[in-house]
Amino acid sequence: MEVDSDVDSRFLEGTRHFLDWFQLLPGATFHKDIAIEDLRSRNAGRGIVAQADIAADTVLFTIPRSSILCAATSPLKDKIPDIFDLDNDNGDESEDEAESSNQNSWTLLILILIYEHLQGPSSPWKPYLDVLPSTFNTPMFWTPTQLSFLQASAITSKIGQADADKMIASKILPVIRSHPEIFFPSSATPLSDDQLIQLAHRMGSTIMSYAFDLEQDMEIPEQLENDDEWEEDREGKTMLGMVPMADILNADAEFNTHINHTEDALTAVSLRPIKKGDEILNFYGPLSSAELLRRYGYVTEKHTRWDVVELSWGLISSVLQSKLRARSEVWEKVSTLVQQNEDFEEAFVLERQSPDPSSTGLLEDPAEFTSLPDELGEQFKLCLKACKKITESKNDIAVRALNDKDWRKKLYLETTLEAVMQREKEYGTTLEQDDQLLSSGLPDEREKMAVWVRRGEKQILREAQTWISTQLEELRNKPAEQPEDEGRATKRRKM
Ligand SMILES: C[S@@+](CC[C@H](N)C(=O)[O-])C[C@H]1O[C@@H](n2cnc3c(N)ncnc32)[C@H](O)[C@@H]1O
Repeated sequence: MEVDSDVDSRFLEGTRHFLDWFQLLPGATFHKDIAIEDLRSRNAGRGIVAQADIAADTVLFTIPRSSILCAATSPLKDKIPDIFDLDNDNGDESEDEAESSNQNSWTLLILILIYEHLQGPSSPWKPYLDVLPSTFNTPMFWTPTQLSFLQASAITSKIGQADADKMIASKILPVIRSHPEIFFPSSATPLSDDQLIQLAHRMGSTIMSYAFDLEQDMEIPEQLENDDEWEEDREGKTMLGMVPMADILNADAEFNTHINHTEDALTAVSLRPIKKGDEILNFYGPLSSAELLRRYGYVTEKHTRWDVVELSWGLISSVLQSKLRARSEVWEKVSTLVQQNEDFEEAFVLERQSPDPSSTGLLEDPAEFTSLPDELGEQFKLCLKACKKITESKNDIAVRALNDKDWRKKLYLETTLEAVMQREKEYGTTLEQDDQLLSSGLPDEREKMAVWVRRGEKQILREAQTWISTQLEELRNKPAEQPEDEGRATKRRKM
């Protein structure tokens, strides 16, 4: 069995080799007042920490573009040029694209990473590859029990294991199997399909949590300079790349550093003064806890401001049906009409209004729940119109609601309030129980993150309930609208 001190010394050695390698790259810089530190005690792997006070606008490190591992620098471009003919510009693919053999920027980078990995010590990126992770905390790698801790969170339907398997089978394995002499150096033992599939998952997850979108002013390296087609092909397309050192930075919703993209290099620049001992932090974007977990395998308190919860139309529709006491035959017709609308939405996202961080990376304004989604209101209106069309009786509750603005609003608020309350019940525990679990100090990190995610979603549901109830209260207290003539008379009296 491996003793902890062996693991620690390999971890430290990996960091040292990587830093030595990085500092020798032509054009690379690394500020004397920063250091790569071991942050595993707080489940944050490696990170960069200030060793002295640092002024704002300081260049912390520089990564020459030639050291970025991407389509422009990979030797695979000369060995298998065909695969560089990209299908689309991102990893969100349709069913057909997942099965087509053409590459996209995502699958191409998986192939590039697998190729470099299989080259072993002869890869120029070896010291960098050695500090990339081989295990992940993203839900893609969780057991069914761990996944069950996420309860009714919509994240469970977005993990994408099956799509990833399909993509690997159609785009990764065939390329490697058709070019064994390129992927497997003579000294290496070829891998089985299962081993390759595992490796492809590992690289895909690495890209998800480490790769950068490279802006299109990327300088074309010398060997590709005369290749006109290359430049045309790349126009307007995202190029994903692995950026050594920039990806050692951890991140949070409040951060102190930005990665600038210039023609020859990427630079990490401090956005404000950084104190000695502070971690140098990047920003991965305004992501909810669930999305942060799905892509990066961690959660932070500050990201909860962007938490979201999904409310399905099915739930709203069934609450409305029972409020209107509509028979199922009638409701089926109403639902069919609603679904025929070209803007029909299956689910709506409830979220707070949450201002972005300031230009210095600080969160200055609070996040607040201030409205239901406009599209939900539109679809609700459309549903009432469908009711009117289908029901004959003029005394029907829906017809009445449609003709009276306040009635309509009241019905909308009461329906969404009930739907939000029912949505909360879809989770197996209450917000208060989750709070208790979190304060009891759950030993399993994955369970703790899952509880954090589902608790955040319940919190939004509670805020939505409060907001809707306030709106209903205001509506109830609103003075009844005066008839037209009376209004005019009042005005005249004031004159
Ligand atoms: C781009 S890497 C950052 C470097 C990484 N810590 C390492 O050791 O290689 C992104 C990964 O770092 C971790 N990470 C980033 N920010 C974090 C934070 N604020 N707290 C905990 N882990 C974090 C997550 O595992 C994430 O998937």
